[in-house]
Amino acid sequence: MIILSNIEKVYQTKTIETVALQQVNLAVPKGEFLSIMGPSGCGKSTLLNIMGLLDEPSSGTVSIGGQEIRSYKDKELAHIRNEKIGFVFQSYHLVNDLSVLDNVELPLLYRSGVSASERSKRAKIALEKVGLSARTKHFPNQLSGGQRQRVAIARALIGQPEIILADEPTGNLDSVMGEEIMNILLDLNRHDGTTIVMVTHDENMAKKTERLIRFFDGQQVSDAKVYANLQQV
Ligand SMILES: Nc1ncnc2c1ncn2[C@@H]1O[C@H](COP(=O)(O)OP(=O)(O)OP(=O)(O)O)[C@@H](O)[C@H]1O
Repeated sequence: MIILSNIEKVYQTKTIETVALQQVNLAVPKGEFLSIMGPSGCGKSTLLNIMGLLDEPSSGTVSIGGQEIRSYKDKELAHIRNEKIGFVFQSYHLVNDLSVLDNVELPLLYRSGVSASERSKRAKIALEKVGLSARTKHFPNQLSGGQRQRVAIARALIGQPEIILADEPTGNLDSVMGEEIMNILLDLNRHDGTTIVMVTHDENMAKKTERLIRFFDGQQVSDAKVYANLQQV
């Protein structure tokens, strides 16, 4: 469960103050697949970064899995992120000079008590889950966009996170590859019970999720269950 209470985010530079989010109250129950839509600049990525503890709100509180986050030190935040949250970004954020297998293993490098052989075993399982077992020794620039995103998803799920935060995961992909990525995310949600919050500009992708909220100018303007999908779940 993710709970955001009275979140406000103001970016302050010397000359300009930008209110990116105001009065955001949002609860994402465990196991939900939520999508967030809204025009460019309305605060979607800011919201996702705050949920993922990558950024701090100017005011308001964030609670993840029953744990309220209050002025934690960077190290503690990194620990919670590493244990509970997997991230997927539009531009994949893979390390180009590491192999596919090494990219996927990365989150486990920061966990104590995971041996090299365990890391490799779990990375192979994660890659199998996204259908990329045959590409472990490739490098990111030898893969298609859809394959790169699948590597990024394998990396996000190797730590068995409760939550996956995906910022326009299909934004750089054509519709066929976008569908493939979406099916992997739907499968993770439905079969593994992973909570997923996805920012998207694509109505068709959002319609496949359970709940859709819309933002405008830093505020939530609608919140709806996607009933067609509730029946399939
Ligand atoms: N680091 C920053 N410093 C100053 N202003 C920022 C910063 N990051 C974001 N903003 C501003 O905050 C607002 C919200 O930005 P955000 O990136 O969250 O929007 P978005 O809805 O994700 O947009 P897009 O769909 O284009 O990715 C925008 O007006 C943006 O200019």
